[in-house]
Amino acid sequence: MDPEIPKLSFDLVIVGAGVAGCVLASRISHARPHLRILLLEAGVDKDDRVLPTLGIMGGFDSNLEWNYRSVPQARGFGGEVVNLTSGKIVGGGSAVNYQTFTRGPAVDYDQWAELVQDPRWSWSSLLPYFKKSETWFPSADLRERGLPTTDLHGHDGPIKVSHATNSGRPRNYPLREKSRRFHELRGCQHALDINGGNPEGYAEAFNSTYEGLRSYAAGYGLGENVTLWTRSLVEKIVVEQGAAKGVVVLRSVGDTDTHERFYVEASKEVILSAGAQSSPKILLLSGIGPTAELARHQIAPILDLPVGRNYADHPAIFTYWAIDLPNAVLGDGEMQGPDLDWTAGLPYDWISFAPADQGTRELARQFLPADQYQRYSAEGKLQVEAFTVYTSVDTCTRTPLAPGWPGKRVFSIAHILVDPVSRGTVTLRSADPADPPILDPNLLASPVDRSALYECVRSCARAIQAVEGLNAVEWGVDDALREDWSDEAIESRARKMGAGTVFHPSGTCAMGQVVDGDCRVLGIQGLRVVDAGVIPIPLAAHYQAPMYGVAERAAEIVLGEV
Ligand SMILES: Cc1cc2nc3c(=O)[nH]c(=O)nc-3n(C[C@H](O)[C@H](O)[C@H](O)COP(=O)(O)OP(=O)(O)OC[C@H]3O[C@@H](n4cnc5c(N)ncnc54)[C@H](O)[C@@H]3O)c2cc1C
Repeated sequence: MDPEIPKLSFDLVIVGAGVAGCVLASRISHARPHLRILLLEAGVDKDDRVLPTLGIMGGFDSNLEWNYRSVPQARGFGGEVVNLTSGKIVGGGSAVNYQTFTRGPAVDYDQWAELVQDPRWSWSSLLPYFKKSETWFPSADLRERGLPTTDLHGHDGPIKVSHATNSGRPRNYPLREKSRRFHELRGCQHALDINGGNPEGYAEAFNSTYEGLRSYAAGYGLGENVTLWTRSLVEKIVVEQGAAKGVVVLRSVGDTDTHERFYVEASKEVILSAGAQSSPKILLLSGIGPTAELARHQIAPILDLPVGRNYADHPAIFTYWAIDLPNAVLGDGEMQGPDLDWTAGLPYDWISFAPADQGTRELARQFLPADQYQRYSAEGKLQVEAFTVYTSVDTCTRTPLAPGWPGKRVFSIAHILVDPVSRGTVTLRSADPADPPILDPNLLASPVDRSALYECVRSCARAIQAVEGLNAVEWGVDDALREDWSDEAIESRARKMGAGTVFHPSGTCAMGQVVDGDCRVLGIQGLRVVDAGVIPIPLAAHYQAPMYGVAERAAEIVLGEV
């Protein structure tokens, strides 16, 4: 280490105060008050804009985000780049996300556990940790049924999880019954509780919000033994003789643009929780990763591991629908009233998950290796998700919003591929830590993925137009396209209307490949990764709920050793 750089010493250094970083720092600091813990976050500590439920939502190039873009994506994206933003503030993604809260199917976790030969990552092993993170406000429907699934939920955790019919504010949206009918016409059955391990069907969505306020990872209280440094960018990990010794961090001086570089020693360990895009970048900058990649940037190699490979994200396409019903969508009527509060949560109520259609399953049989096909077609696996949002949202922002958006009497349908088989890469642009990584999620590269997502779009279009009394007409496309739901026409919509991902990067430091079942980087002592990068196979979920559970589990593993 450069002897000129000031040196500090802590027991534990946690890099990134996002979902996983906040959970780890909170649980470990309270259980081990004698440990000196440094929590390092590149973004700011607080920003009042994130506090109200709809106060800020990522994807729109705010200063609370890593406003990353992909390399040009082929197929549905016509060679264009897509928005791959993530949170840059204490709370990470949970401070800027849309607050959908889904755990995903039990079978996904069971396959994860089987893949890494470690039962601690199975559904039944993780369930207590999912519960530990949440305080649940059950939906009106589940209360009327006598709370049959209450044992599957947490009742005193830091994250408040509610539904449109019980979020502390009246949210009886006018299109509720028509939206329910839409899911039924898609062939979805009503599911009792989509966070109970079998989310197939439609049910009232879960959200990390209550009384109009975002409930997010910053709500995990830190012990007094935690020192939090914000506006502090970790550049690399210092590894000597096969063990992580500490990190190099560039810290802003006060509120100025001046920076000071520190070397922070970690006497016990370094935990990387910088997220699935940044943790692989830091490992690569530290000499841990594919040898050829390191050589390209003249980085001295320490260990050859497939860091940055196996990059997955959930591709999404949005369609937009115009209706004549007054006061039915956000922006059309009063924002708040006795029966309705558009500001109390993302304006939607139902959400559905389904397996891919039969044609896609047949393609999967032809294209996927036998073991992958077996996983894809296993009982309970779900490939697609859909929901209506009672406003026109374009989270992908590759194109400027058309005049009049967010709009009068226009609502959106989100179609999401939650079990993609395509994988991409996170690589370095240069050896300069200030440069963003090169992100290539390789979206929809596989014909299996295109088939699953496009068929979901088609079935949703058929269903929404069949809802009695809705008279939904596709909005924002010309007449020629309106009747055309071929693959090419869907790709044309995606290019024109906005498509991308729903910001769920994973797999870039995959368990079984880069880290072991204890989240320890293979072959390096005193170094772990705990963030969405360790998820080895995509989960049919939005990733905050899984990450709260995974980080709770990891905190207990770390506590067994420190
Ligand atoms: C716009 C948007 C919408 C989303 N919507 C939803 C949703 O509705 N529901 C849902 O479940 N999930 C959603 N997600 C995804 C979810 O928020 C993430 O999956 C989750 O936050 C991942 O947790 P994590 O701990 O892996 O990383 P993060 O929460 O991203 O935390 C990583 C932290 O590390 C910090 N960091 C990065 N690099 C460095 C560095 N070099 N030095 C120091 N600090 C660093 C970052 O600033 C960040 O605070 C959304 C995400 C975004 C961005």
